[in-house]
Amino acid sequence: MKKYIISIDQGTTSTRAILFDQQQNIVAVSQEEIHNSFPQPGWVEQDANEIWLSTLSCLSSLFLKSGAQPDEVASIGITNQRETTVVWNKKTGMPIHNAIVWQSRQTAAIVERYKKMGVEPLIKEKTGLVLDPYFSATKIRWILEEKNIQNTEDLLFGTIDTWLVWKMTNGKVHVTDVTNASRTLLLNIHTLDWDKELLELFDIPQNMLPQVVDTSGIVGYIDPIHFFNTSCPIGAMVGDQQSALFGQSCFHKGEVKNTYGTGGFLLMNTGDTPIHSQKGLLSTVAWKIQDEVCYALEGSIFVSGSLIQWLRDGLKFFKSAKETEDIATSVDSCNGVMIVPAFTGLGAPYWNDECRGAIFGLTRGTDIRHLVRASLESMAYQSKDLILVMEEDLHQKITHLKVDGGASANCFLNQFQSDILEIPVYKSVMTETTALGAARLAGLACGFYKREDFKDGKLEEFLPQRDHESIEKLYEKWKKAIQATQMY
Ligand SMILES: Nc1ncnc2c1ncn2[C@@H]1O[C@H](COP(=O)(O)OP(=O)(O)O)[C@@H](O)[C@H]1O
Ligand SMILES: O=P(O)(O)OC[C@H](O)CO
Repeated sequence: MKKYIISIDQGTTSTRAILFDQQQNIVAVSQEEIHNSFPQPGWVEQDANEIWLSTLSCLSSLFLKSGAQPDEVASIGITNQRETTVVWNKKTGMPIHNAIVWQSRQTAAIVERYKKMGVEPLIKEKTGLVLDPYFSATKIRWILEEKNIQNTEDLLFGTIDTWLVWKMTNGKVHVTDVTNASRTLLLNIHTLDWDKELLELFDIPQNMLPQVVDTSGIVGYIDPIHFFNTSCPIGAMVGDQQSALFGQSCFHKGEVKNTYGTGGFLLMNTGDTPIHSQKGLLSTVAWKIQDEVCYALEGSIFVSGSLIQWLRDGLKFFKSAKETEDIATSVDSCNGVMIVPAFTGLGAPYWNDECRGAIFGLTRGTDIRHLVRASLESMAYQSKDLILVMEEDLHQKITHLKVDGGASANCFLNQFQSDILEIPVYKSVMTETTALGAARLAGLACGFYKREDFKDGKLEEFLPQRDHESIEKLYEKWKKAIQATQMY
């Protein structure tokens, strides 16, 4: 009898495999951190083979931990860091370069080349995106140019969903879902297919591209060799931010969620039509399930939880991200310190790929506690920047915010977010909402779950506690810091 769904959440910081039962409860979790390399300032790369091996290893330890049997699994859902680009040789199965991570700025010169051609309006109209190194197309171009590739016959491109499914099926299935495809700069979000004009523009041969499929639906079966001699359908592929929107039950137009993972991502469900932002937000596909197509308006922040990781690994301030909550609350304020974590430039709404991070307001009285607190506060200020432009874009007030992602475990952050936005913040008690989204979508594909089963879980509430005047003053300082960072 089928009792479970497995959700694989392949994020920028770690890979997780999570077992969900029929009631959408978590039965077991296994997790492995992923290494990042920084070959040059502003560049971020990962080893695509490490990503695949960590997935296999998380799947194995999930069974060991839970005692579940592979033949009790109804379906596997995959949710993933988006845009990260892998190009591999289909004969050898080996990547021809490291995976270029979404955060990486290494294609800035290529982006400049295209900007000079005046193609930004065309790209925005077709893809809902801005012309920026963030997205996959210029990353593919960079790899082809770097490796001086003349013949692409044996090469395949994929984002992480595609790479994992190709590996899981031993090279039989080369697909991507619409949500991931909508982050490449190559998908026309109106027709939901690869756009010939854009493929020509970026000089990317269609034979390298995966077939675009629905977000929920069986795309193939994991090869029994990777799954204890059992075959199991792969029932969903979905970008992690869209998955969190689904996992947070934002099924209606106007509903919003904010995720604090490696980066920060605010998404609003905009129903069956894409909104063309005037304020630097992105239009993206939220999901496609047969005839149902849903779009989202998105604000993307490049550095959110990864700032905490830098304090941990780069500056060695503490051993575990968890400690930051106690450190931050051990002081009453940041003592005038502001941090703008523009390690790889600034994403929405600024789209500045040249500026780099900055710390303001240092004195002899500054210590680790103030820097930690300022780092957490910067995650909330960046989200406020997005909420304000989203409200302006839509002429609509956002009345509350649902939050998730690794850093939403931090109650100081959630409280400060509520204070600085002056609206309630709701954190789902079940923190794995990204994985839940993919589990739901995979469960739908095989009839394990029904749509009416999907409701909000238990929520923890954070209400604004500070006076309006002090909030205004703090936010003004943040805006000055952002301006100064961009002028440096
Ligand atoms: N308690 C915490 N407080 C602040 N940041 C945290 C906390 N726990 C985890 N993080 C940060 O959250 C990020 C991991 O979140 P996660 O959602 O797993 O990321 P991803 O999906 O990008 O792999 C890391 O960058 C980590 O530094
Ligand atoms: O790894 P995350 O969870 O921060 O998400 C990465 C995003 O998908 C990048 O667009």
